[in-house]
Amino acid sequence: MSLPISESKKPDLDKPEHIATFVEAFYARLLKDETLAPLFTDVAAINIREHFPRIEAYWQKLLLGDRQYQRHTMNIHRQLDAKQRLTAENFDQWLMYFIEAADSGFAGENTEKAKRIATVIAGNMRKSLQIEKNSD
Ligand code: HEM
Repeated sequence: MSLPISESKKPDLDKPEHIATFVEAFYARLLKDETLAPLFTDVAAINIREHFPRIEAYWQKLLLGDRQYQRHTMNIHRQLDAKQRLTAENFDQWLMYFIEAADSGFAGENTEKAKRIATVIAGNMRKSLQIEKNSD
């Protein structure tokens, strides 16, 4: 079955440039959220100019097979959770913005793969941090 025209015109997450545009759209949503934004800006106090290339490299690894990203993402979130306990709601919101940012600008095989991977990793991360449903 063919995709509707508007969907078929959207780019897929199949090139570093498209992944970069996606990361910007995703973080525009995250950083507008009253609950999630302070985790980035105050709790982790990240420098966004250093952070973006890392997030891009991460998704380039998962979607394009690029090997540049070699950091331990789980440990980084473990440290974050130790500073401020992450909640089930944080994960639900994070994933909702990811899926919204993906669907609003992108379509295709890699876009579907990105959403599947994000869902699985968010679930695993949550389990590993022992965050129960409705814990907040
Ligand atoms: C409740 C959900 C989440 C929140 C609030 C969150 C928040 C954050 C924050 C604040 C950082 C910066 C940490 C630091 O540099 O000290 C970060 C880094 C990162 N996050 Fe998340 N995150 C969440 C879930 C996820 C998930 C599910 C994934 C993967 C699918 C992910 C992928 C990453 C990556 C790749 C980095 C960069 C790590 C690096 O510096 O190499 N995050 N996250």
